[in-house]
Amino acid sequence: MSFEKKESRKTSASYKNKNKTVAHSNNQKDNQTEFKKDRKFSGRKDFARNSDNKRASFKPRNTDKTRFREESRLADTQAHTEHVKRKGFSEFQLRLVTSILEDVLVMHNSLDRAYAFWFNKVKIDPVEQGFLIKQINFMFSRLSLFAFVSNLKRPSDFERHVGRLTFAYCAYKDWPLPELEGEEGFDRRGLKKRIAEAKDDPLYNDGCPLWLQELGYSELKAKWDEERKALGGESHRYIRTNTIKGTRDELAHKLTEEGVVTKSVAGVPLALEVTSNSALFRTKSFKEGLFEQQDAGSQVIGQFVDAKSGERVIDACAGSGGKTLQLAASMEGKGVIVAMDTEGWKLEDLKKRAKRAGAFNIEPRLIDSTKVIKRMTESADKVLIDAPCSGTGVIRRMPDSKWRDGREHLKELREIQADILERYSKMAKVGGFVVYSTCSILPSENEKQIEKFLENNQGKFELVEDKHIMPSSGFDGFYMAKLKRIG
Ligand SMILES: C[S@@+](CC[C@H](N)C(=O)[O-])C[C@H]1O[C@@H](n2cnc3c(N)ncnc32)[C@H](O)[C@@H]1O
Repeated sequence: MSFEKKESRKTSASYKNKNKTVAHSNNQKDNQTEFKKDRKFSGRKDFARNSDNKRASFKPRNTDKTRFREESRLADTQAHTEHVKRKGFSEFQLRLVTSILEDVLVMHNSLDRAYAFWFNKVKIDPVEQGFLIKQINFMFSRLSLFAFVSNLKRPSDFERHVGRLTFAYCAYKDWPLPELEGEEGFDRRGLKKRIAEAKDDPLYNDGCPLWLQELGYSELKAKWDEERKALGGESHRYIRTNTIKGTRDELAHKLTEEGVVTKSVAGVPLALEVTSNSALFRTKSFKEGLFEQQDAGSQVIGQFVDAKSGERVIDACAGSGGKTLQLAASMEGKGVIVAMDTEGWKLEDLKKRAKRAGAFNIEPRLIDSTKVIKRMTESADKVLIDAPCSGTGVIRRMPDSKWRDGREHLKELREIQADILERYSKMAKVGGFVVYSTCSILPSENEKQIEKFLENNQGKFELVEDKHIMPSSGFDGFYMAKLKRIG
């Protein structure tokens, strides 16, 4: 390992700690050094970091502010997009985009964390924020294409030339090209030719790194091409109506009044697709708990569990409660749902979300030893095991995950899944049901796990039904299997 890499890992670790504070403290305070306002956009030089390799403070200049004010009047997404097409990114936008790219590619933070940090720090118009997120997601979803166009061969090269990636992105979109200083070695003349070549290559065009291509093909064979293409596309935004507080039509109406454009989703009765670039979490409807952001495919899992009033349900890998809240709503507040996880902070998040949603039949329970599970043997009518997985079904929504080799942890993940399924399924009563689900599209984490489990549990469980949702459907990719406990 080169010295350079070691160094960047080291800073990344201390950075992550700082981010944790950012993500979980309401009292954020930026006491870092000032952003050098007179810098030009110039690749590495432009990174919003100070000499200690930490994030610097970042303020729009007066000209940026004027432009924001002008642009924020363009509340209509289409008008805003047209405006940008003519003018390209503003200087402030470029610096912000570059800082976010750097956070992920150089500091190895997740894109979600980078968004949380920067958009909390730089409060901009919701339309503008939505627009920037769209552009950055697209850059990550086709990063290999932009790297090729930028003449960058290895991921370690991305780190030194983030500015080139943004430059290549503007060229790809046919937007005015920004200034690019300190990049004398960069061949700009061949740009158009390289863009055309990359568009012609299916792997570049779908933004698929080699590790993902090898993994996807080895697991899905001929079906992979279509899914690879879908995973390189743009993700849709879905919300779930909180039926504790109202109907889907009432929610759609309230959101329209708040300037959020939605449409209903066939086959998923509580889902609305959000088609405007609105900042959902700033709406009154969100603050009042009328909806939760949840992919439509994930909502199908909630439906599949079919939790009923008065039942005792266990959500064994509840996380921050995406599905728990859906199950609680479908139980209409009657019966109990025990929400379990090994991460206490996720259960704390869940408590806050449950309060906002008005869901009062949830009992959070931390799994801090194997006894917690044993004590609940044969206690539930339904057990949902939403197992930790590779997340290959949700890559489109988390495009930065393509740039970490997901094969490294796959073996360990499969072992955890098999172990969890074996032990946690015993919490179902005889006659009760277990739903095993993942947000993976790999058979080795899905149906193959179920096959092995049934082989080891003959006479105890039988398969009722299983379902795949593939990214080519437009939703995130999921797998779900319903098992009945018979002995
Ligand atoms: C796919 S996520 C769950 C997402 C959640 N159900 C939702 O809908 O938002 C998997 C969860 O399993 C948890 N987990 C990991 N190992 C576990 C274990 N041994 N037992 C229970 N939960 C575990 C993780 O902390 C993570 O929250």
